[in-house]
Amino acid sequence: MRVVTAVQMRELDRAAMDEYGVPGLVLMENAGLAVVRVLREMLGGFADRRVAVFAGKGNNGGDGLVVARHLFNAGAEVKLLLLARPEEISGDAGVNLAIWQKMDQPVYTVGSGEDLNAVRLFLVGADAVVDAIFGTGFRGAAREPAAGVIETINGGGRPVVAVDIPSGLEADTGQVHGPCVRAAHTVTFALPKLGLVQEPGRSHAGVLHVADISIPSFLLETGVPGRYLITAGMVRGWLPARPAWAHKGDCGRVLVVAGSRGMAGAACLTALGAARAGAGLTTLAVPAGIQDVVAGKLTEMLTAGLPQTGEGTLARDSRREIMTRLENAGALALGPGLSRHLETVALVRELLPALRLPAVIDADGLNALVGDTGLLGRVRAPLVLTPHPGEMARLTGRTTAEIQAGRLKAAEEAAAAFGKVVLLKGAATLIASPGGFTYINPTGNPGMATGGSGDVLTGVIAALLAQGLDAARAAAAGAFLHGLAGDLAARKKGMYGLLAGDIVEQLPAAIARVQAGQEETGDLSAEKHIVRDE
Ligand SMILES: NC(=O)C1=CN([C@@H]2O[C@H](COP(=O)(O)OP(=O)(O)OC[C@H]3O[C@@H](n4cnc5c(N)ncnc54)[C@H](O)[C@@H]3O)[C@@H](O)[C@H]2O)[C@@H](O)CC1
Ligand SMILES: [K+]
Repeated sequence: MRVVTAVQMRELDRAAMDEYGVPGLVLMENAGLAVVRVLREMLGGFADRRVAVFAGKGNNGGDGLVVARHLFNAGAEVKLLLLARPEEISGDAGVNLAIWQKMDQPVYTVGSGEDLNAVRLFLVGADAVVDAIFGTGFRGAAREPAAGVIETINGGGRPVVAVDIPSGLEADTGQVHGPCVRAAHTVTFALPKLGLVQEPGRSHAGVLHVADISIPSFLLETGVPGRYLITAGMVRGWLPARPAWAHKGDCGRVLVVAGSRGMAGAACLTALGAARAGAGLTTLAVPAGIQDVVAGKLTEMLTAGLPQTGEGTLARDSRREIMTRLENAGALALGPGLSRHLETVALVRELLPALRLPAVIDADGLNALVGDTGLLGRVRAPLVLTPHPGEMARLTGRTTAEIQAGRLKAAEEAAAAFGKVVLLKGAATLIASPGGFTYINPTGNPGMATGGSGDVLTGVIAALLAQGLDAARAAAAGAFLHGLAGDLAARKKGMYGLLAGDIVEQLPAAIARVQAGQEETGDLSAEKHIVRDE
């Protein structure tokens, strides 16, 4: 599903109106009706229900006026609070305000901090609150009186349905610079806005509904370079069909090069991730000193012991054997647990330009590139780089805080600069490709922030590369399935005690759910973010 900026959304609205003659009032009416549908489901009907509608002076407020009218007609007791003087409301919103006034319905206005007591009283008796204060036209931090009203709404504890985006949220980044409505549901129009699928905006939005407002569907069409929310349907379409006569060699061969003395676990988790994500054959190559350890833990895969340094890390002269083994592989996973030993770093730097097959580079594989990312320009093979924010900061010479404040920009710039697919880990993992496609992952939970979780992901992506997915899709599908497996694991065990091995265990179930069409967006429960078309 495509995800847009406020400017892109405005352009779609404009095209619908100017090029196809869909009147703005029709768009606004449809927007309001979509919100009413969600409210009806939430409240189980409107008779004897009290709803407080907060409307700002722009078109978002206009949507709120449509909601107020339909709620009134359906029998609800509606209180309308305007955060502007009535004469300031113009255009389509003004038309809807005039209808409301001609229906002889009262309009309360909030002009100063003193009115907040009245707002509090409104909230006490309300079964639901409609937030139509700011939409995509909002910038920066809310000024008074809106700021106080938003804080009062949040303090009121009533369930809020936000119109288009929670008021106070920056539509393009998901950042919050002042008070911001915490919604139970957000009904967004035509397409999700970027801020709704990235943190902290995602948490403020609650359950996300994407509603059709009659913009011609081909204007929203997918397939062009841009930003996409990964859905189960997309992943299903990318996964290769496995013929009945499949032989293990047909399903992808992965070579995992990982581990060092004391870090055998990272190597094992990577190999298990690959095997559980459907690689037909997985070989785990580690420093010779830990081969017995990993072989003892893994019964279904081959292991290889490579020349090692005195410290038990991969030695530079293991390169020849790795290259020979790669001749029989479809993809390489390189990095987890390798250590930052200088000789091992030199090995990674020599290996990359020699690669002729797709590879995932993670953890110490990435650390080996710090200070020499120019090397990536000499790598002809398709690569997926999978940094967490700290690794991304080291690779790009910035701070972790800078990366986190502008994750999308950081991932897209890195993909363009390196000419490789970059997967930036964290809540709402981002996958940016040099070709201009960016994918945003909706699956996963905070319980997955546990040691070894990233190693599993590396293995999953390698397995998908070996099964023929291109680098960007392998990374996107890998992130989705890994997150879904983590959600399934959290459902069974809770988030606190979740281990990376629990994610591995749930990978087959996650893949099966996606293939069976059971998961439309990867969400398992209504407590979490759900996207569904109305
Ligand atoms: N034809 C269209 O463009 C449609 C627009 N729709 C709705 O219209 C919304 C966009 O409407 P608008 O562009 O009128 O803008 P908004 O209604 O989002 O709000 C803009 C208003 O907020 C004020 N504002 C911005 N930042 C502020 C701040 N930090 N503190 C205080 N005030 C601030 C602006 O001065 C302006 O008056 C969408 O989110 C959607 O809900 C829908 O009705 C569908 C059709
Ligand atoms: K809003």
